[in-house]
Amino acid sequence: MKVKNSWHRPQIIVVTALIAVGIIIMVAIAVVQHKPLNQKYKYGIVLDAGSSHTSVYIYEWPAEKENNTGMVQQKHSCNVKGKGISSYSGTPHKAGESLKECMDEAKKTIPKHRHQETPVYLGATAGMRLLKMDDNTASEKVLKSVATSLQSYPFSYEGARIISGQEEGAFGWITVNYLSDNFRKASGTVGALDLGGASTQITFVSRQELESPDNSIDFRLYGNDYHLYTHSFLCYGKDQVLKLSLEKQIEPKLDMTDNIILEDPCFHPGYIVNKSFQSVFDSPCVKKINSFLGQQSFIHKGLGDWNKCHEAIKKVFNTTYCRYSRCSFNDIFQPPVEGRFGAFSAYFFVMNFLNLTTFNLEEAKKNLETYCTTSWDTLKQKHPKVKEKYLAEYCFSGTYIITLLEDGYRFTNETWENIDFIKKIGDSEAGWTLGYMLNLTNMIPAEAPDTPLLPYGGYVMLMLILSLLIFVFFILGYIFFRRPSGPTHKEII
Ligand SMILES: Nc1nc2c(ncn2[C@@H]2O[C@H](COP(=O)(O)OP(=O)(O)OP(=O)(O)O)[C@@H](O)[C@H]2O)c(=O)[nH]1
Ligand SMILES: [Ca+2]
Repeated sequence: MKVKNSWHRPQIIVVTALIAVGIIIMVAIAVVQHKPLNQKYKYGIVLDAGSSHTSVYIYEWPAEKENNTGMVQQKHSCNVKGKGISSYSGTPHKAGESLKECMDEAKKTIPKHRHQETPVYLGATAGMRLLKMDDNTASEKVLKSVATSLQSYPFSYEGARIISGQEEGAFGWITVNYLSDNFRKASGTVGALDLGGASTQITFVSRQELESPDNSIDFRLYGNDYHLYTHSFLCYGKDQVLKLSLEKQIEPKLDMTDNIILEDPCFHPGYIVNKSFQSVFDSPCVKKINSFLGQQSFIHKGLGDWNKCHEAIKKVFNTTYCRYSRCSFNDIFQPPVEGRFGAFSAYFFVMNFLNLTTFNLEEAKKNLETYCTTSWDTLKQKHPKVKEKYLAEYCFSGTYIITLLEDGYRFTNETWENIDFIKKIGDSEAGWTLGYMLNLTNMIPAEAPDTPLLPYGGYVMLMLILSLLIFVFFILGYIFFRRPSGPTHKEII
């Protein structure tokens, strides 16, 4: 009997090719089916109305992943020209006008079809807190003015308000930990140190019992509980502390009848500038002194003596009284600092300018001592492009930062090493604004969102590898089974 194999070589090739095409089509369908639709981005705008200036931040995130940590990033930022909104207390309508250039820029940056759904928030910090204390009506007028201005844009206006010091600290902490992806990794968290013009915040996770409820915040984020210590020191931003320090030096001289010459160890030798008393006493942070014996101004003269400057600055911290087991200063409870810290805003501007970000505490002090003795003329020649106001104040500001961290918050030579002076993480600036927006848009869920088993890229790769394997096995199988092991494979007789 002659059994004829009904499968001939060309037929097998055609069937193999058909199976291969089938697998490819299957993979293609699966890939297209699961591909995120053309990446659509959403946007949010936050205005940081600080005491010294206002910045507009635009954030961006993929529309389908808004609950995944690490997805929101800063797309753009704009510095509003001029001073902070609290400086418009006498001419409130100008506060709103001042935002125009940056808000027009926001209109250009965000695609038009997204304008209507883009939330815009304004948060004002210590400058407005101080104005509210000084003149509540004026602060309301300023807020009304910025609110009206923001409402004239095609975005979704979500409010303009003064945020509390606690919020400022907590949202700064959320920002740095969100950007470092610490919530998803459930690794340790980093503390946040923010130094502004009028206030300063310290926030970190503490394992100790928090003795004062005002300094305690609990969060549940992505399925983890966080027990935070936070405090905001109003009047301890670097501009207000400079006023405080000048006031402390001026006060004993107020009964002098001659011109008041203030010899300041925190300013450079050769620095000599006439300043108005008004510029020092125009804040609720310093004592109101009504009579200057007919004088309007004083002479501010630099000495360039770091040690004396350090001693003078220590005096702005009251460490004589503490009603808790432990205080930072001014009778404010603080547990010992724990873990790593990100120090941003003026901590970064100042320490970065002074090249002190990589030194240990003792080296930083030594370098700063040398810097402070540099003459004012030499410095101006060396840094012709730096704003004179900033340049004049770096010795003071650097000394304040070291004193605040060491004598205020009690960082030691060892724990100093845990401080990272940072401006940005990735493309996003460190500050309270991102955390504020994440919170208000509910983008930081208490429980971790369900995530697919594999990310999209991994899924595509797996499908490709599997189909390739099937294909290779098929070919190998074909070659193996067609190989004759006795009579020819064509015919068995
Ligand atoms: N050297 C330097 N100083 C800056 C720069 N930008 C701001 N400052 C100063 O650093 C201090 C803090 O600035 P910010 O962090 O913007 O303070 P703010 O948000 O206006 O103030 P708060 O409302 O207290 O947070 C202020 O004294 C500013 O004048 C900068 O680019 N370089
Ligand atoms: Ca600030």
